[in-house]
Amino acid sequence: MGEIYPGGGIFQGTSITVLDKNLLLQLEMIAALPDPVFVLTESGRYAALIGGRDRSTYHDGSCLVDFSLYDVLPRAKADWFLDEIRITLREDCLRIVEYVLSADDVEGVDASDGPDGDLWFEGRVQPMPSRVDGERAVLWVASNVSRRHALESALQRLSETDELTGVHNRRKLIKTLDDRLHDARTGTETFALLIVDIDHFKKVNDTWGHLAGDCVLRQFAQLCADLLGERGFIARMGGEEFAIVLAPCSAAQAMAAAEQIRDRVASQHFQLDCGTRLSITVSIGISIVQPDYRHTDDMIRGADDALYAAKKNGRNAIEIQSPPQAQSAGQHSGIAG
Ligand SMILES: Nc1nc2c(ncn2[C@@H]2O[C@H](COP(=O)(O)OP(=O)(O)OP(=O)(O)O)[C@@H](O)[C@H]2O)c(=O)[nH]1
Repeated sequence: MGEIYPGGGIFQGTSITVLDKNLLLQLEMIAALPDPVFVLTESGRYAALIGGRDRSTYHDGSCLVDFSLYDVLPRAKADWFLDEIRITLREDCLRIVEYVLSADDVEGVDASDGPDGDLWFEGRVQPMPSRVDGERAVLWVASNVSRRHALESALQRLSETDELTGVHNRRKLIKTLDDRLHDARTGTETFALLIVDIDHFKKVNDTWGHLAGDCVLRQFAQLCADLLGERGFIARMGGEEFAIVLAPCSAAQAMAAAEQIRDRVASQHFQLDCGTRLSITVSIGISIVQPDYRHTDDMIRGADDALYAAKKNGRNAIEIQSPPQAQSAGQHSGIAG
């Protein structure tokens, strides 16, 4: 003889046996799952969906069931999902993947009923123990990790940004040089490192104070960033020393860019908070990647040596480390030995 189920859920008031009770509890748990869980087959068909009830984090994906990935997603995204399904089935183990999707990417989903914009998901993808409608399949648990992703991106940006000037910091510079050096060694692309150092900066601090010095550093960084635009990467190495990476870049192009910066800085008036306008000059050392360079330090050492020569030559100057064919340019420039 059954009893009346007194629970508060969707089966309240139903007559059930004890065995049914456990089953119903499990069904209620499934119905209450906040994250959506898909069954996706090897051919890319949405075979089933449970959960995904939380409308603040997910859209209703129930309309996808029985459709193919290729019916509802842009082709490149559908290809990606299908690859992941097949890799998981081949490796026969749980895999964790991360991807971005917006409701607008998914045909049939009501974009207005759920969160806006690009959403980052963590997918936990697990092979199903048995076939589904004759096909191998995976269980795909999708968790919306957009908040965590935004936080990670913000932390990453912070860890790679110079606090005073807002340009990249030394950590990001080293990573960028490592990447460029790797590209140069595996391809044919040449690149240049310019170390740009403000001349007699101590005098600015001593005369106008440290805060005025900070103000000049900020304006200087902005000036370089504006001049370079998409062409170059700029980082503050420390103090009044900045690095610029140009890629791809020949020696002649590096000299031309350095000359543009040297010239523009010399003619610029830097405005202090007290109303004073002051002028500064810079010295620039350039290194061009060489076939025997194995490490980022080789690149930095080359530009440093060239910078030292530029300072020695009277400042407001540019020097380039060998290659021998490179010509120096600018008012006081020459070849660093
Ligand atoms: N305002 C300010 N000054 C800094 C900062 N970091 C380093 N400095 C100053 O930068 C100055 C660098 O001085 P030096 O290394 O002697 O070089 P310089 O006076 O520019 O002379 P040369 O490089 O030889 O032309 C020092 O006075 C440092 O205190 C900073 O974040 N803000």
